[in-house]
Amino acid sequence: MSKPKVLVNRDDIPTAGLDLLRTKCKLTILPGSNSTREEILRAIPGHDGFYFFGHVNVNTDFLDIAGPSLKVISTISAGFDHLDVPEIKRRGIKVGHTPIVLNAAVAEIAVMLLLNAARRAHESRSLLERGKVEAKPQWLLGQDIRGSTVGIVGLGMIGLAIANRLVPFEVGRFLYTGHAPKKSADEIGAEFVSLDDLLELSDFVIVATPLTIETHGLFDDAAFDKMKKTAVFINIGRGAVVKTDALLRALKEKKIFAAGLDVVDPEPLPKDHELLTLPNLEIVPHIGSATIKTRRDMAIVAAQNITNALEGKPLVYPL
Ligand SMILES: O=CC(=O)O
Repeated sequence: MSKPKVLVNRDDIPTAGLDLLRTKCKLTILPGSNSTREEILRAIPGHDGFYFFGHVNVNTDFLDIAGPSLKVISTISAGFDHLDVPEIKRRGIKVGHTPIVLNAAVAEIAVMLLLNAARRAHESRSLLERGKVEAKPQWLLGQDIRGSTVGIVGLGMIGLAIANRLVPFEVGRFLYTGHAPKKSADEIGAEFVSLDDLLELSDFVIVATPLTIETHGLFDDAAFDKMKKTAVFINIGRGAVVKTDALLRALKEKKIFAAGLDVVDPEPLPKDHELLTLPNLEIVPHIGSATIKTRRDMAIVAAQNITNALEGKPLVYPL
């Protein structure tokens, strides 16, 4: 029997994932890392699986063009806001993603951003490079984590991983908000509160929620207005949870102390965007899961999603 055919959208995916897929499938790998949607759509008909990295929007149009051979897709990401999951499933196509294996790496980036934003790392470095160091007792003062209130918007596994990593910094109190209280919050003694209370009370506000209809644009001017002037805002969830213009105003007008972003809307942020001129913004270009081990693990898990489905077994992480 011939091997099932799987389309891969780029040739720079960690080889461990591609090698695993090759043991059971015949791969069509699109060359380079910049295949356009049109190129993907031209290639997909006749394939049983689609294995991909990046925000390929798998929606009705995509599925119509892919045709009836498509049985499984797996994104090499935890987030799945680029997938029309109900429509994919309605067509009997299996769909997987790669959560859990990236929790630690994303939590580490969150802690890095939080420390850097609280202690003005970007601003300090920039002053140093410009020869503007001043040995004054009240220069470049930052915010303490010790004794602070940390509010987490979306206490899922990543939110919890971040909180656990902050415990040794002697956080005073953890708050969280979301749909409903969670048993796992007991692990860190976190208190369930409304979003408004969290915004008003927190010294650090950490967004670790996925992008959904409910969270889209959640952080607007009104949200930043409720936060403390000394608050540090961190987003490692999805950029569109925050209205970028509102965040820009909050940072420029010092409504909050600083922000740390792994994600932003749009991505990539244009290099001449005003956000990049602000001293009180720490920003990295969506590299939360970008460690050698994590990206390898993600590639492997996504490959297992595909091979399992094609063998009629449950996916490792189905949606
Ligand atoms: O943002 C990263 C992911 O969703 O994997």
